[in-house]
Amino acid sequence: MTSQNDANTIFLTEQEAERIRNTVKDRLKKCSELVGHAREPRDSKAAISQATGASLMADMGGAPDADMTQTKGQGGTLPALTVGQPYSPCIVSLQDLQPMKLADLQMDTHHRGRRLTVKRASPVVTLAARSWTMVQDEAGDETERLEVCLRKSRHGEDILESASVFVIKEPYFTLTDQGEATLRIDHPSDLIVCRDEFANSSLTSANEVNGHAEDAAAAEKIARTCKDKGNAALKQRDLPLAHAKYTEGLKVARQDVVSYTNPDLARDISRNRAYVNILLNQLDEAKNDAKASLTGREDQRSKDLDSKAYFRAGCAAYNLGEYQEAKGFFDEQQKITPGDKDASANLRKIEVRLHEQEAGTYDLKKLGAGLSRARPQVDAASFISNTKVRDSPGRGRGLFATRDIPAGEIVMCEKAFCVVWGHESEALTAITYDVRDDRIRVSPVGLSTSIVQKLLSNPSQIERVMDLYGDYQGGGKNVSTTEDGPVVDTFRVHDIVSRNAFGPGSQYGEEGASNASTGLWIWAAYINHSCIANAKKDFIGDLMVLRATRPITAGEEIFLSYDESNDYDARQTALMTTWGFECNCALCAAEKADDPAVRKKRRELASEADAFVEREHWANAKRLTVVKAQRLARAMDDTYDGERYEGVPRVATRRIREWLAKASRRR
Ligand SMILES: C[S@@+](CC[C@H](N)C(=O)[O-])C[C@H]1O[C@@H](n2cnc3c(N)ncnc32)[C@H](O)[C@@H]1O
Repeated sequence: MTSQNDANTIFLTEQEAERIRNTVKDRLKKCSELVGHAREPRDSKAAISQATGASLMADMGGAPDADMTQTKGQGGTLPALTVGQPYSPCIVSLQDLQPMKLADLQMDTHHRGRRLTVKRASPVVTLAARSWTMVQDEAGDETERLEVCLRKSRHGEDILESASVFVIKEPYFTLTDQGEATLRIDHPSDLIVCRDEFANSSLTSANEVNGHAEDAAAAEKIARTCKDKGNAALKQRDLPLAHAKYTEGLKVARQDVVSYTNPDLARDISRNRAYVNILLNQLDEAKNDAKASLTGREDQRSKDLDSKAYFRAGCAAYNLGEYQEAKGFFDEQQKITPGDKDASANLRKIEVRLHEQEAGTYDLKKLGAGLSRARPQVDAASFISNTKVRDSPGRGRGLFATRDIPAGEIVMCEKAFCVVWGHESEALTAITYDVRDDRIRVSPVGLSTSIVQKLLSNPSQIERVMDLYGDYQGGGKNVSTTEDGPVVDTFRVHDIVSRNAFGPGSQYGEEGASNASTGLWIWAAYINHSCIANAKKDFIGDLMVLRATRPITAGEEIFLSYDESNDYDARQTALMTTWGFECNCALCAAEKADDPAVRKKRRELASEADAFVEREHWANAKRLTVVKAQRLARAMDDTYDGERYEGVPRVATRRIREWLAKASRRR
């Protein structure tokens, strides 16, 4: 992530850092000693009462969250999370997994090829970044702890609170940092949530339908009931329930036995589910549902229904940023219902988006004026056609100009794939200790969670995100869906966020390190770093606007400066800690060859210059003050070797030189 400014920096006390490291190392040691050992049965009563107490405490705001870490600076208290050894999510469909029981669990083991059905047996303990509860298997004779990391579901509710029956795919049984045995879910797709009302689902009876007329009528009735329940839930604004009911109804209505006699039932449910999907931001399914609901008939009622369907498909495509496709849908809508005002309004909006996308011309003032805390996102298209991705030797892939770009002109503009603003409830920063490189970092965990959820809701986007650079490449199998739904590897998302996220700055009020806004811009994520960058980014809401800071020729690589510190050592440390590389641009090469004592002297003079600039305003500077500034600038210049710094900027002198330029212009 782009570095925070000083006011936002989080400092851990040495004791805290040590405590985090030791806790994790102790846990890993215990885990390695226990691998494959049989699980020790729990005393059910005691376990449930322990969870009930902890849940009460958590609800009252006094949760004994042993994972909270005290920080100095603006961070306050933050959750501390371990980034352990990554493992892949389950990519096998539920029906191909063998059932197991709690009693079969082995310590610190991924039970590959197995599935475990459990029911919740205690209240849920909701902590900042995770939640846990006690569960029992179907017979109720064994009790175990179940913990979910990234605890919120796609619909924003706590996953464990959302139901009482769960199926765990390939259960991972391990220890908490406090050494307590637990089932642990890292990938949301490894936990199948069975809503209570569906446990004894009418689907079972529908599945048994075998083609007799009376069975067909029974199946149709079931589908109709589901549709009605979905409509009722929608009226109550219970969108997850409405979605679940429509989905259940569709499963039945799409069976031959129903669709043969009443094909419109599946169409009606699909059209309704398309609407709910748009509200839930599940745009892939919204688009498919809307298309599946089309009748293609010519009578007025059918035309009205198809007009609605085209409208929904158009909205889904528009919100996915697929403007050409959206145009196609709204054109169709206009064709069958010519007077429709929504269709023409949307077509006008799309014309603007397509122009932005093709020509890179934006009304940036207007876009900025429409922003507020309640509406932090702009309605704009991305413009990326001046650039392309290709190999950048020594740096992986990079972004290159496809034409000459004059200084000050837009290189590219990009709408964020996902942003979590500091003022939103999703914003969550955590201290993460990564066992792979022994480093402690500040991680935008809320952004990772939102990205995982967005991908689960819109699987068509999984490939684009997973193509980004991350240290962990996954298990080598790029499976993004099974029969049970989309699969997203949260460890990969975490690593991608660590190396590719940007901060759009505090556009909507005060932010500290614990609630800094962060986001992912997929195309901009291909831009490599140079301390002597040729582009600079700015944000209007979630639109990143990248401009050339000097003329860029076609074929040249675009560079941003990930860290703008003037000090070589501070810069290298930040680049290594946050992005995992050592910069060898011309500036770093020149500075690296400086004697450390010279660098130290330059650093001291730079601090002096900073203090001077803060203290003395150039507008009222007296002659003596100007002379003092000139002396300081000269002293800094003397720390540079003229030959080695030929053509290389003397970045430490920048501030004082700018001050001098302004002061002398005034005279
Ligand atoms: C935001 S991504 C940039 C795109 C990336 N190169 C790729 O192949 O997808 C950041 C990562 O690119 C690499 N990188 C960026 N600038 C670099 C540089 N100047 N030298 C070496 N590696 C660099 C580092 O691995 C860093 O973590």
